[in-house]
Amino acid sequence: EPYDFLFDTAVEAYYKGDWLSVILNMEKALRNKATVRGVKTRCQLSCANHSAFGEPLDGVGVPVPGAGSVDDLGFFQKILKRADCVTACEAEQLGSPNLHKVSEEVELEFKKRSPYNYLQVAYFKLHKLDKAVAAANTFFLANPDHTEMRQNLEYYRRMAGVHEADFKDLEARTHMSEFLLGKSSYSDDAFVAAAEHFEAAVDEYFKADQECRALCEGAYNYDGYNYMEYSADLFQSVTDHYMQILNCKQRCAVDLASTAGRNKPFEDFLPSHFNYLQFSYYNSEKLEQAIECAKTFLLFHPEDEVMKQNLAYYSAVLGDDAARAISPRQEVKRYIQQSLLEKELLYFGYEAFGITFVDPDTWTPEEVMPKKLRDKQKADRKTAARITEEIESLMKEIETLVEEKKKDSSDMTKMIVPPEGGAPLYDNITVTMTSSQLNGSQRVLLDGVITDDECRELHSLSNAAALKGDGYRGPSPHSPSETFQGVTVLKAVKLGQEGKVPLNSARLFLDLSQKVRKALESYFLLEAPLYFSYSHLVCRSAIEEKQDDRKDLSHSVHVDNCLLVSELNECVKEPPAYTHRDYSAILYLNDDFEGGDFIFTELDAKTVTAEVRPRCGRVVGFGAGKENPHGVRAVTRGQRCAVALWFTLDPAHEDKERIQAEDLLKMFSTPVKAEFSGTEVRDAAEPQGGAAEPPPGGQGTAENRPDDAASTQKPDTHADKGAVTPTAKAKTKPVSKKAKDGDQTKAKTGNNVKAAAKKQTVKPQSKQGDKKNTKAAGKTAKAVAKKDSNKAADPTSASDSANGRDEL
Ligand SMILES: O=C(O)CCC(=O)C(=O)O
Ligand SMILES: [Fe+2]
Repeated sequence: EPYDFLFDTAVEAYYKGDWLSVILNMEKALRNKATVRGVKTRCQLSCANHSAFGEPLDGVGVPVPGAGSVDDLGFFQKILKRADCVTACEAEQLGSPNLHKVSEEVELEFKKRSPYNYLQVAYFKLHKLDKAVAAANTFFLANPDHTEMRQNLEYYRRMAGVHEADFKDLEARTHMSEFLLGKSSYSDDAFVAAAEHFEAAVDEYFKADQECRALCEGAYNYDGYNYMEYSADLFQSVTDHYMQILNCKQRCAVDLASTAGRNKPFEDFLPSHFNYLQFSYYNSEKLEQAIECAKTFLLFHPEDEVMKQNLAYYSAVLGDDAARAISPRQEVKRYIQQSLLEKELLYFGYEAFGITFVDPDTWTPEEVMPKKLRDKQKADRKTAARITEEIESLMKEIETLVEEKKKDSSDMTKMIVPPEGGAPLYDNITVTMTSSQLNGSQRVLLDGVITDDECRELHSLSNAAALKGDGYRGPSPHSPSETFQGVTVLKAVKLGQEGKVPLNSARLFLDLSQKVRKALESYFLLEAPLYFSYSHLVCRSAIEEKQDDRKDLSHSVHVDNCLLVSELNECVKEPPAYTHRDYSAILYLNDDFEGGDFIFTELDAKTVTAEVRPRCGRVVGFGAGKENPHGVRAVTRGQRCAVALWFTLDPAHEDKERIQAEDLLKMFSTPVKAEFSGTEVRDAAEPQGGAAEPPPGGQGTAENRPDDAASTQKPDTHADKGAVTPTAKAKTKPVSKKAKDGDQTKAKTGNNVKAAAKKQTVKPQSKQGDKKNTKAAGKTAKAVAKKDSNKAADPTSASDSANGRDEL
């Protein structure tokens, strides 16, 4: 059973309070996801042995396509065989190739460990306390800003029957847990145990690396690919794909060095294992191994002075001849060779085709990067430093100005009312209500913006797109009593090109949203142009059997560019809110449904100040800021469709997807109608197209999860916030304090060492006292926990928290 299906079933069960079913389905979803991954890895790996490419270069198996045509055929014959092998292998074990293909939304849910959020509540309700604690902890590690889960964990911590060992990380990866155990033994000076853990970590690292690299050979992400480049010839497109694979393989080093809850990967991760190992072995009186590991570390950093000194010391103690006979680890040598070859190819791709490559490793010898690139990077760095300086000084100036302005405006008794009332620009458009008629500011209600035919066409576009499976369709992120489907402009155009929806409808979608943009610009008398920041065509449908006793809204009250804290009558303009949004407009397409009225409220999210009944051709336009909290009443029957548009005054935040969609349309069809088409000249879309920003208010399944306060986060912007920032300098050189207090070292390592130590002046050096720091930090953490514990509450569940708070 596909895991996205199981995930949805579990979420549905969650809303019904069927906890057993939540557990059964969510556990199965996690298991099946792991199985799919396992099969894919094994298939790639077994097929690699099945037919190796060409003659290996330098003995590391890098493909060398033949130069002549017969060789080419031989090369491609192997590729075909390999493709056949992988496809057959996966099909045999997983069934049809599309069955386990899941949407990005679901992928993201698993990445954010959301299943454990649901499981936590379900386990708790069924009194499986140890499992609830483990699930809560697993979720929290990946979501350290999640307030409710933090409270839950504090609550669990003080519950009878809960043990420290229950706070597991169910998603922990062995190489990382061994590494962390190693580090903790190491800082406790338990060097024998430390060495064991670090050895296990190295073993597991290479296994995980092999897996990660094998999976890179999976599906190629064509999304966001510029169709212009698509006409590339065979070798160019093979190169593009291959470069993506190599880039992915290089990124495995970052992936493996990352762990939930740390917002930065460990620096110099793999090499550091051998740094820790050499010192642990030295302190366990295992000099051969210490030498082997020091030499292995030096493969990465041949010029590392401290390690060279340590090696000299160990060698003197053991005897130089014996030391010379010890080689560094072959496995690591091979790893470095392979990685360096990959880097060389990637840099070649960078120079020759402009395919960006950012080296994730710190140990790469300088000369691997071509000189031209090196010089360019140096120059770029200088420019960047200068720009940063300029920006900082500008920011300071702005801050001062803002402060002064604040003082001025707080003196004024009345706020300035922004101007409005310009002509909406098109003949058929009428202004039905102004800000004052809508009891607020920066609000307008327009009618006649589009015709009945146009409404019908866009309405069918949404349904056709959703039916074809490419427009997002699924449970509503806002209400369990509705389903939700959406299609963006780019999706619509792509579907148009594939012949799945009429291309004209996709064009209409683009054109009409331009019309709304211009009408708004003109009505609000804006001096600067509005840029699209995000657009989508959205339908909300009532689920007939889920309408009894319904009290929720279809879309709870929120503000489009800040986080509404209705309890405080405040709106916080900070990420994860889409703070760059300046204006919003909803273009309605129909009225044959029940409920679904749009409401404006006060900042308390309760007091309704104006209400709008959707109907074809009607637009509600408003400033996206705190003056305009709004929501949508429950849709209790039928389907409500609208085009939701968000605009920004900042060109830097212009929607890249729309530009791409417009370019595509221009390329693939006859010229676009003149009056309100996007005729502005723009730069061509970038090849990889900056990722589109996710829909506002966390569309997609992202919001379906239980404790929802943080779920509107954009993963990228928010990930860094509030998490414990590891200090960049914390990189511990495992040459140690032990050795610094030389006498202790001698005592520990025995007579042999003592004697030799006399000969050798420089002794292994010292890691800095990171143990002390840890202890101090531990103390503060405990103190805080105690203080907080007075007011901890019951573990929050979906309904508990949803009732108590508004959607942020
Ligand atoms: O559909 C509507 O009427 C409003 C939707 C909305 O406010 C939003 O998606 O942010
Ligand atoms: Fe909104």
